[in-house]
Amino acid sequence: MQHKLITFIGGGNMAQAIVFGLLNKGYPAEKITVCDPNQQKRDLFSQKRVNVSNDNMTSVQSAEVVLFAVKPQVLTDVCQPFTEKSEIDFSNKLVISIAAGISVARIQALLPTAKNIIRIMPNTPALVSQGMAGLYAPENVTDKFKYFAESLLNAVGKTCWVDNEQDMHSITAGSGSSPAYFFLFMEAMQQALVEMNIDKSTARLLVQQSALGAAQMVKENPNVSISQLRENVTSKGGTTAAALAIFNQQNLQEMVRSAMSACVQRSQEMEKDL
Ligand SMILES: NC(=O)C1=CN([C@@H]2O[C@H](COP(=O)(O)OP(=O)(O)OC[C@H]3O[C@@H](n4cnc5c(N)ncnc54)[C@H](O)[C@@H]3O)[C@@H](O)[C@H]2O)C=CC1
Ligand SMILES: O=C(O)[C@@H]1CCC=N1
Repeated sequence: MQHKLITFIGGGNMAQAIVFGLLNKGYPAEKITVCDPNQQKRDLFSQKRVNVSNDNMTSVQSAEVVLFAVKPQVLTDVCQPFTEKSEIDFSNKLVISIAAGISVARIQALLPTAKNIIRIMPNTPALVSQGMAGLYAPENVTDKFKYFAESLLNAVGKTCWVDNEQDMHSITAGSGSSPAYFFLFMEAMQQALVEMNIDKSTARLLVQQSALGAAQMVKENPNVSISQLRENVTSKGGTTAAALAIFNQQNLQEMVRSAMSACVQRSQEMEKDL
C-alpha cells in the first residue's frame, strides 16, 4: 500500500489499535503523527517512534490524510480551530472520521474546504490484524482516496463498503461495538467456569481457545452455515443440547436482536443530538 503522511487527531483506544496494527504491518512510523493533549497517550506512541504532538493545527497542516479519532462529543470543538483560527485548507487532504454517529454532512459543515471525506467504522481487533471496518464515501470522493482508505484498513483486518450512509449505524452494531459483545460472553463463560472450581487462568484459556477456534472454523468453512457448525457440535440428548436449550429458553436470539437494535438506535440519536 501507499504510505501517505497521516495525522491522527486523538490517540485513544481506537487510534492505538489502528496505529500499532499498521506498524506491525510495516507502515513507516515516521509517516504517522498522533496528536493528543494527554502526555501518557503521546508517550505510548513515541515509544514506537511515531511522531507525536499536542498541536493539532501544525500536524494537520502538513498531513496528506487526517484521521479523526476523538470522541464524537468533542469533534465540533476539535474542528472549530481549523477554520476559525488558521483557515487550514483541507481540499487536497483525505479526511477520515471514525466517530460513531457523525455524518459526512456534519463533518463537511465543520470543515467546509474538505472535498474528500470518508467515514470508517473500525474495531479494536485491528491491533492484532483481525479488525473489521465498514467504510462509506459520498460519490464525490476520488477513487484514489477510496482505495487508500480501504487498503489502510485492509492492512489491519477486513473491510466492507456501504453505499447508503444510513447503513453505517448497522455497521457500528456489527463492527465497532461488536467485539464488546463477545468479550461480555467470554467474561460470563470465564466466571461460570471459575464458579465450577476451574482456576481463573485455565478458565480464560478454555474460553479464549474455544472462541478463537469457533471463529476460525467459521472463517475457514465459508460454504458451511454457522447453524451447521453449531449442529455438528450438538449430539442429540447430549451436553451441548442441554446448554443450548437454556440459551433458547431465555431467548438469546431476541436478546441479541434487542442489543444490536439499541446500538443502532444510540448511533442514530448521536447523529441527531451531537
Ligand atoms: N473504542 C472503539 O472500540 C471504537 C471507537 N470508535 C470511535 O473512535 C473514536 C475514539 O474512541 P476511543 O478511542 O474509544 O476514545 P478514547 O477516549 O480512548 O480516545 C480519544 C482520545 O482523544 C483525545 N483527545 C481529546 N481531545 C482532543 C483534542 N482536542 N485533540 C486531540 N486529541 C484529543 C483524548 O485525550 C483521547 O486520548 C470515537 O469517536 C468512537 O466513536 C469507533 C470504533 C470502535
Ligand atoms: O461505544 C462507542 O460509542 C464506540 C463506537 C463503536 C465502539 N465504541
